[in-house]
Amino acid sequence: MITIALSKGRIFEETLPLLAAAGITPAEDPEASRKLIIGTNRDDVRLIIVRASDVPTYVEYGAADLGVAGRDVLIEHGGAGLYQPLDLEIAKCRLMVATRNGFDYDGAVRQGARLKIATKYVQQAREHFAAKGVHVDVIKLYGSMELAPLVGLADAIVDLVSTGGTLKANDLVAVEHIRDISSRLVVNQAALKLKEERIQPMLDAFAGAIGSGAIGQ
Ligand SMILES: Nc1ncnc2c1ncn2[C@@H]1O[C@H](COP(=O)(O)OP(=O)(O)OP(=O)(O)O)[C@@H](O)[C@H]1O
Ligand SMILES: O=P(O)(O)OC[C@H]1O[C@H](OP(=O)(O)OP(=O)(O)O)[C@H](O)[C@@H]1O
Repeated sequence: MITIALSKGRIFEETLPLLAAAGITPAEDPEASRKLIIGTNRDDVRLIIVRASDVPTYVEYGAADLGVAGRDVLIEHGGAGLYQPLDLEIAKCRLMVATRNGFDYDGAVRQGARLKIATKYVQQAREHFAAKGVHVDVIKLYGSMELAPLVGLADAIVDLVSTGGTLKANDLVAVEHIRDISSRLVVNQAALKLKEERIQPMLDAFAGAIGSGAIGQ
């Protein structure tokens, strides 16, 4: 059995064309089902539905052979034991620093102020501000980061931005770009060795689909 770990929502949706290129069709829609193990048209392939940030853990420990995870998630996880052969060019967005509209971020940085930063991406926030020589207190959140500057929890957030619609709706502005994000295929290294005959053709099919334009944003 080959087990592929995916998260519900955009990763699942945007991985469907890749799976199709490898001849794999899920038997059910995870949005419509409460099942966490989903069969496919292939007896030897199944999908497991996990939180986006848990995908690297399932693959690292070999509970899944393959997975799809955002670069944001992979950097926070550390990527230990994971082979990352393909940038799938899906779920594209940017990791950014954002503040309330009108907050003088550049001034605060110039004056050497100690900034409170709310984020789910603690590791990347620490690295970003350390590299700039800015002192920060990082406050860990699990979602809705955009709220933090509005209620005085933080001076700035580090969060993902795609259309910019969420920032705009909350009167926030992006003030710094940290990195571009897309999702990658992650593979358990031991599984690749043991099941190479079945996994390698999947990697080849996925790789072919990326270049073909079969996969949208
Ligand atoms: N607005 C967006 N546009 C495009 N890609 C995004 C966007 N937001 C997140 N992503 C990417 O998609 C991945 C999955 O996002 P998703 O919203 O499904 O999970 P999550 O809510 O961030 O994770 P978790 O459930 O573990 O808290 C993220 O890790 C990121 O790489
Ligand atoms: O720039 P935009 O196009 O508005 O996208 C940005 C939003 O997308 C992500 O949230 P998501 O939609 O994944 O919600 P979640 O964090 O609650 O899963 C991210 O955390 C931002 O809030």
